[in-house]
Amino acid sequence: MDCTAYKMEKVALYAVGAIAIALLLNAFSSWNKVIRRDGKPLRNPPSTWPLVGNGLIFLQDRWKLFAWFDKCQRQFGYETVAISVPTLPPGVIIHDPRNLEFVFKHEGIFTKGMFVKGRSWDLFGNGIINADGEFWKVQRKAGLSFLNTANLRVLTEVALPQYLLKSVNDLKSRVGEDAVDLQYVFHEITTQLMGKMAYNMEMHADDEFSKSFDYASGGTAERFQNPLWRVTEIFFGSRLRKSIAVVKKFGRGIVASAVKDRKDQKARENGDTADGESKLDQISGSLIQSLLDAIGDQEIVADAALTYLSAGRDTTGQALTWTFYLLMKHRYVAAKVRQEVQKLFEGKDLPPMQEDFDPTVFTSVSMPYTMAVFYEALRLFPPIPFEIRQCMQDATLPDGTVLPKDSVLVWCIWAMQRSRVTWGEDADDFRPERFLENGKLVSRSATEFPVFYGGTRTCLGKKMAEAIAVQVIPTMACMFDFIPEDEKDRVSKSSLTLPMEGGLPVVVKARSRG
Ligand code: HEM
Repeated sequence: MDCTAYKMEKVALYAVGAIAIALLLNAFSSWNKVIRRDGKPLRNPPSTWPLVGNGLIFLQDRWKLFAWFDKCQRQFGYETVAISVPTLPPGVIIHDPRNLEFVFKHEGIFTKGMFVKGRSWDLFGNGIINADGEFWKVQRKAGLSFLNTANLRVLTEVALPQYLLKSVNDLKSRVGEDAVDLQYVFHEITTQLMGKMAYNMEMHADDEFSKSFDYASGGTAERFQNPLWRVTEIFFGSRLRKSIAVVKKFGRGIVASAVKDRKDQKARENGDTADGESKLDQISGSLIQSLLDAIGDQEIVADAALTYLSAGRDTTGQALTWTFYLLMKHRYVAAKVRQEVQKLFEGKDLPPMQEDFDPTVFTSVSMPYTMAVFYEALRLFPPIPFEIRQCMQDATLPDGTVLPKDSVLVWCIWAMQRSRVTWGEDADDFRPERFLENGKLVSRSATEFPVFYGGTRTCLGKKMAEAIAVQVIPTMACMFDFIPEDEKDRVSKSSLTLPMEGGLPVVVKARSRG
């Protein structure tokens, strides 16, 4: 080894050592703060060890982590418990819907804070999921105008039937093939929809961007489990950095394409009229155009665009994937969805899925059972399985837990949705009827059923997701039988959302009617 290389290696070693010492010092300054209720320290969850606290639990893969959170809620019910991880601020796991309501009502106190933003900054920057204050307001306003009633109508009447028909035809052509990945099929529908409507771009689930985003989302999620991520990424973070670079470049591409659309539009206004434009063309790109209008800085517009894309397409595509996973395991539920369709057509043969097929007859009002199926799948497989907030000031939760400034609150939606206290003894079972009363859909409060979050930052796309689900589920259930390629239980891979590891490979069979 030459002298310079040796020196460089020594410098690198000292640097790593210095970082480790700094992290350790930080650990002992903030870690030993004790969170109390009624003057007594909170109880600790299972697998809390001296010195490392719950640090080792968080290093496990996420499926085991879900099981651990589930164990906590079974053992402690609605009780708030303490969590501690070396180098991180003190934290709690909340289970009680009253505490969650308090968090939803006090967005100013419980924010993403540096704990969340620091980890997701590279991927989302100033995007709405990461933003507070004025940046958040303008992005939320742009989203509200994109998701207005008129645009949702174009989505349900024009765009979705078009992409759904494409998927159905594609699946028909693949009947008899060894395996088709249903997760890919649903992801493709939501990617094309969001690409066209929000950005006026053709996007696909197997674009380089989509693959890089998938990887970057996994790498970002792992930062929440690994307190030493800043150190480990120095050595093992090169693929993550590359993926984020691809994602960012794509974000800038979305903005450049929107700027060009704007120029083309101006040229058209000065010359030809837009008579030939379809309803879909007229609203295509409306999200990115509203963002460009509201935010001057194109880097921030790109962050906003990427965040909306992830929020809109991944969550919905994954929710549909888990829904069909459950339908394959509970065939009598799929049969009931088909019965609901039959009832709608008053016993007549279902119309074939062709150019003139009209899936817009499927609405949340006409298809309560199908909607209940979707909600029940969301309950058991929430596309955003964890939420984390940080206290901006000292705060006391309704159950009396006193949280010092900077402490971290975690609620695991995955576990909360399996609470017997909230959902009864059959909480683990897939039973869509729990969302029905006298044949009508019943909603649950956001604090008991926080899959779409709650309060002022509640999900903007709930109606869009429901509109997609209520057309996709009955259409696919009537057109095809899906047979799982194997009987293995599916798990989710590391991500900010809930993608199914390895996709959902199925054999597709066309159903004889419809
Ligand atoms: C089943 C599908 C969906 C689920 C389960 C879901 C769930 C959620 C959750 C839990 C949040 C809060 C995230 C956080 O701040 O940590 C959220 C926020 C958000 N969602 Fe959804 N979402 C879905 C579909 C959609 C769709 C289709 C869109 C359309 C673009 C969308 C747009 C948004 C936006 C913009 C936010 C940020 C709201 C804000 O911070 O003010 N979501 N969603």
